[in-house]
Amino acid sequence: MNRDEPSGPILRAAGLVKTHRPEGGAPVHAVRGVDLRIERGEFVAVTGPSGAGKSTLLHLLGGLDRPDSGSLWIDGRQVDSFSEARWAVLRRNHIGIVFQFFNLVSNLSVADNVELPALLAGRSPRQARTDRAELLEELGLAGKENCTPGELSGGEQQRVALARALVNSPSLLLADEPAGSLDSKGTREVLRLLARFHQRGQTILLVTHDARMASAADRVISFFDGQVVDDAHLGGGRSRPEAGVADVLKLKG
Ligand SMILES: Nc1ncnc2c1ncn2[C@@H]1O[C@H](COP(=O)(O)OP(=O)(O)OP(=O)(O)O)[C@@H](O)[C@H]1O
Repeated sequence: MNRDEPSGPILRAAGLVKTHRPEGGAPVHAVRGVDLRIERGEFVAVTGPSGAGKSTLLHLLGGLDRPDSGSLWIDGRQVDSFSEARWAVLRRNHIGIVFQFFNLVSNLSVADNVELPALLAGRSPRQARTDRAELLEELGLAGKENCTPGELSGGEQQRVALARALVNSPSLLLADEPAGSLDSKGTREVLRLLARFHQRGQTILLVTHDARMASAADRVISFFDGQVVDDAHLGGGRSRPEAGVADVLKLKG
């Protein structure tokens, strides 16, 4: 039987469960039976208080951690039984991830940080250079190619991380508190960029404890104590995605 889904949502999860078992400590039931369906082109925020299990969920969806039980389909493939190696290939080609603390390679230049995933995906050095140059230009980082991450501001580093996540044109972008360590200017930049890529059809799943940031998305999933407690489609396929961002930017000052 073919257990893959050839078409349909970009992501589907059924009954995902994850319990952390810290050595010497009590088990933590971080994700307690999550069903989720994300359609292509959606901009979804998962929000909830600290400790609700949002990051654990994102790690499960990106294959950075494994569920104890449950099923997961990404882009039509059933992936919950994937090996590390297959997950690595899936992430390289289909899933971009940005984190709160950027996770750039500190001793590589900006250009190399962005080109590396393209080269690993099998793109020619020339194509990788072209794609990197286009993205850095678009993200306002032209001229910073030879800097190392430590020479950039937090906002610039997060834009490099975004370029790295997007260089292989992933079907799905996962963002875990991408503005969590940025000031309000950096937050605005990240929100604008997410909105811009979303308008072009990029599917985005944003994890944030910040309800104002979450309202930039067109669907907000509230997470509490390891479970989905609300799933709100804002504006029913908002015709102007920028409207949500504009509201947030006003609030952010
Ligand atoms: N590797 C781990 N080992 C043990 N416990 C963990 C681990 N990772 C997370 N936890 C615990 O699981 C629960 C959920 O954590 P998680 O980071 O997923 O929540 P969160 O909603 O993302 O919180 P925050 O907004 O503070 O990042 C918390 O109680 C946390 O302490």
